Amino acid sequence: MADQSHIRNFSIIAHIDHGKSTLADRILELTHTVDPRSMRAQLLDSMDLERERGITIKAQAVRVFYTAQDGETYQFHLIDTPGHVDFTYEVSRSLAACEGALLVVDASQGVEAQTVANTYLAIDAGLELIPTMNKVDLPGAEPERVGEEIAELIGEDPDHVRRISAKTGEGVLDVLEQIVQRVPAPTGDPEAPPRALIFDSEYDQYRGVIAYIRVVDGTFKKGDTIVGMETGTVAEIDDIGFFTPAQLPAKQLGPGEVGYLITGIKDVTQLAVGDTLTTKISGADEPLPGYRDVKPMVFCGLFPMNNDDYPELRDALEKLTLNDAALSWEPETSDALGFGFRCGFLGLLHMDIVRERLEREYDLELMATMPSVEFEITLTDGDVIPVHNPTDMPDPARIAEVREPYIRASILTPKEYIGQIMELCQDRRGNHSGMHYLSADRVQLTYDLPLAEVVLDFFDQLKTRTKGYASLDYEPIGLRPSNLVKLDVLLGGDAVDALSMVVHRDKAYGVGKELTERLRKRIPRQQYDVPIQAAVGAKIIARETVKAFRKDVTAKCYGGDISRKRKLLERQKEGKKRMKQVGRIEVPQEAFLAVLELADDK
Ligand SMILES: Nc1nc2c(ncn2[C@@H]2O[C@H](COP(=O)(O)OP(=O)(O)OP(=O)(O)O)[C@@H](O)[C@H]2O)c(=O)[nH]1
Repeated sequence: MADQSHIRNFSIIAHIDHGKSTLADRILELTHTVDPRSMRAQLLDSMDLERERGITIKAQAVRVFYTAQDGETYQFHLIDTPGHVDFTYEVSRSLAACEGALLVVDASQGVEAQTVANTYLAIDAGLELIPTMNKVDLPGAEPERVGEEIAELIGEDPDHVRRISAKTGEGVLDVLEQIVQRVPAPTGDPEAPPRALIFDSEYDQYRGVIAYIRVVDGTFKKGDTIVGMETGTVAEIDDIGFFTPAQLPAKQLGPGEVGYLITGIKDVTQLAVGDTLTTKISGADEPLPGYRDVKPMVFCGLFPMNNDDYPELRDALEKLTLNDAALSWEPETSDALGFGFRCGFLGLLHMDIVRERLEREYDLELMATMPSVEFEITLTDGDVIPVHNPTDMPDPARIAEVREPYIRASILTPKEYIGQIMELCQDRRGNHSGMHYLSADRVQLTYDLPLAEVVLDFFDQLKTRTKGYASLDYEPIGLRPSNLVKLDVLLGGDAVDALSMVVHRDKAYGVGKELTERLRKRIPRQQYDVPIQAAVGAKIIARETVKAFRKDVTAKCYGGDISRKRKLLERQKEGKKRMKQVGRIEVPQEAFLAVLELADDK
C-alpha cells in the first residue's frame, strides 16, 4: 500500500479534440507504463466506436509510476474523463476521485464551451488546476491569445500556462513535475471505516461488473464483503487491483488509491456510478457526497424494420443495459410501425451511439422515430403525469398545464457571429440570460432554451451559422410551463401515431404546413389520391395531396436537400427503400424522417 504523500490523483479535462487522449498516451510512454512498441495510439479509448469517432465515452483510470526530479517515485492515478456534454455526471464523478486536473486547451482553437464547463466542474470539486496549452507545434498556434483566454478563465497569470505538444512530447515532463509539486496528496484516514467512490463501471462478459473505485478512507481487501450505501447492494470482493492499464490484481487498495473491484455482480445499476462502497463489518455510516440518479433526457422509439426481429431487439437492449446504466427502455406499440421500444438517453450523442451499437454489434435494421423530451402535465383533475411520447399526450380538454424541460446553454463564439446565434436562439424560443467577453474577440453567450428545441439539430445549426467556430455546452435547469400542443398527421384520413409531435402552439401552423409539404414529396404515388393532413385536436391546419398514378408519370419521390443533414439522417437515408404499410398506404421509411428535417432550411 502506497504512502499517501507519494500519491497524486488527477484528470485531464479538455474540450473535444484538444488532445486529452494524446497527452494521456504520452504520459504512459514517458513513465514507461507501456512499452512504446506495443503502444497503440490512444490506448485509453478502448471501445471500437470510440476509436472510430475519436471521442472518449468511458472514463478510464491508470496507475503510473513517475520518478521526479527530487529522486522520489510517485504513484500517479490518471483518470480520463469523457469530453461530451451528454456525460457530465460521469465527468463530475471522475473529478470527485481526484485532487488535481490538467486543463488542456488547444493552442490554435482556444477556450471552448466544454473547456469552461469542465473547468467549473473541476473548481466545484475543489481541484488544483494545472493550465496547459497543447499543440504548440501547430503552425496555427496562437499561444499569446490562448494564454490570455486561459488566464481569464481561471484567474491566473498567463505566464503560468504551460506550453506543450502532446504529439511531440515537448513540455510533458515539465507537466509531470507540476503534478508532483502542485497537486495535493490525498489525506484519507487509514484507520477510519473504509469508504470508496465508484466513479465509473463497466460490464465484462466474463467477469461481470468492473467498478472503478477511488478509496477515500480505510482499506478494501479481496474477500471483504462490501455494501453499496445508496443502492444497498451487498457482495463479496472477488478481485481488486490497479489498471496498468491492464488489470493487475493486488492484495488491497488503501486510502488515496484508484483501481478496480470485481464482485461477480452482473448488473451495472447495482454498482452505480456515484455510490459509496463501504465494508459490511465495521463499515462507515455516512456516504460520500454527490450521488445522483442519472435520468434520461431524450427519448425516441426504436422499431425493428423486420417485425420478426423484435425478440432480438429486446435481447440486444437487455445486453446493452448491462453496460450502460443511463439507457432506459420500455415496450412501445405503434399502429404504423408495429412493436418496438421507447428508449431514453442522456442526450443526442448517447442516442446515436446506442443506435449504432444495436445496428452494428447486433446486426439489427432499425427505424427510429423523432427524438422527444419528457413533458410533465398537470391534468384538470390535479394529477401530474410524465409524458415522453407524443402519442401519450392526453386530450387537450383534460390538460391544465404542460411543463417542458429547459436547459441553460453556454455558447462560446468569436464575436462576429453573435447576431446569427441570437437569431437562432430566439427562433428556438430561447431567453437571453447573459453575455461575457472572454477576450477581445471571444464571447460567452448564455441562453435558457427548451430542451425540445435543442435536441433536433440545434448543434448543427450553430456550427453551420458560425462556420464551425462556436461551441456549446448545456445543463438542465428544470421544468417550465409552456403552451404546447400535439400535432397529428393524417394519411388518407387516418392519424399516423409515429408522425405525431409536440410543438409550441405558435409554431403549429408553420410546422404543419411544412411537414405536409415534405411528406407529399416523399410518399410515392399510389392507386388513389392520398390526402395528407396536419391537425391540432380536431382542427385541420394544413393539407396536401399525393395524386394517384397516371401512366406518364415519372414521379420524383425522394426530393429534398440532404447536404447538411446530420449523420443520423444520412444513415437512415440508406434505408429509403424500406417501406412500411400504413393502413392502405405504402410509406417509405424516409417519410418518417420528414419531421426531422423540419428545422432545416430556415
Ligand atoms: N499537432 C498536434 N496535434 C495534436 C496534438 N495533440 C493532439 N493532437 C491531435 O489532435 C487530435 C485530437 O486529439 P485527441 O487526443 O484525440 O483529443 P481528445 O481531447 O482526446 O478528444 P476526445 O477524446 O474526443 O475528447 C488528434 O488528431 C491528435 O493527433 C499536438 O500536440 N500537436
